[in-house]
Amino acid sequence: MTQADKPVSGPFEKTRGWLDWCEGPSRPDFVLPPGSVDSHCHVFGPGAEFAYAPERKYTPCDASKAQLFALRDHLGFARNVIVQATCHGADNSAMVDACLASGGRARGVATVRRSVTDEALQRLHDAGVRGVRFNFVKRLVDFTPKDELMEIAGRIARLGWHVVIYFEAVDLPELWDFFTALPTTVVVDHMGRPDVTKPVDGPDFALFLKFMRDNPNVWAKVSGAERLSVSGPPALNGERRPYRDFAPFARKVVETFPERVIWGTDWPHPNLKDHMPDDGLLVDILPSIAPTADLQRRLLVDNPMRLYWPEETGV
Ligand SMILES: O=C(O)c1cc(C(=O)O)oc(=O)c1
Repeated sequence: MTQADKPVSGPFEKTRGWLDWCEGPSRPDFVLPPGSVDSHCHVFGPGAEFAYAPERKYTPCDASKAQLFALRDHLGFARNVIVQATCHGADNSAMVDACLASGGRARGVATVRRSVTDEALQRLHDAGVRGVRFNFVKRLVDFTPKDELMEIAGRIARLGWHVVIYFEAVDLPELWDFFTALPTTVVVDHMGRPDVTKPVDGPDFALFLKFMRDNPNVWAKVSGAERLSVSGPPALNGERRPYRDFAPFARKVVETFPERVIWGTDWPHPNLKDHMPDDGLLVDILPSIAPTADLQRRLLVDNPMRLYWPEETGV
């Protein structure tokens, strides 16, 4: 990457201490199964073209569609699922622009308000959007009333979309009744953010496993190692077994619910505080969370294809 390509925020001033995504990631040792999907990633701006939302809680460095697609090719992924980042609020233009430019190799997950029209939903669908994201992480978004979210869920269900939820593990009991009333497939971002310093077979994680066991419409993204890991070691400096504290949690979910798990890089990794992973090394954690070729294929190919490109799988 040349100096001219370095991540900036265009007309926007980045949040103090912002960590930019890793330039020149290594090539993974782990060879992804053919047709693998990076099922959780974002685009940021570029801010000069797609302004960041006035209500945003952070201002990132730019991370364009071209940079995302270059990473996809470098790591060996075939496709992306681009999740609307909170710094763009409910203006889905940057994500939609990336989906449209992908030649059918990206699907999207949008953020919409109650005021969204049926025509706007249809345009999102035509661009490749297949889900909406409901965010309950207080540092990222302002509160949206649950009746508004339930109304949106009812409308998008008719399009065959699903709901992606992002929340902190401690909030699961309070949100349980709302989540279990959702009328669609429900996909949990970053495994519901478990505290990985606690035992994997302890009561906290047991609640998340029960949530999945009792509700067969609930899927999990076993992603977020770089943000949930406490003791690391981080995916830096050639480390081939990073985030060893996170791996048992993800592996437990993958082995227990192999037909309802997906994974993504989370590039460009918003809001990391202490390090920015080398995405090539991050991919190398996959065999520790999905130890067999069969589990790897389900996690990276079969499951995301069923959710995002069902027309290609005959489902
Ligand atoms: O934990 C986070 O800070 C975070 C933020 C966002 C976003 O701002 O959309 O997305 C994620 O997947 C994770």
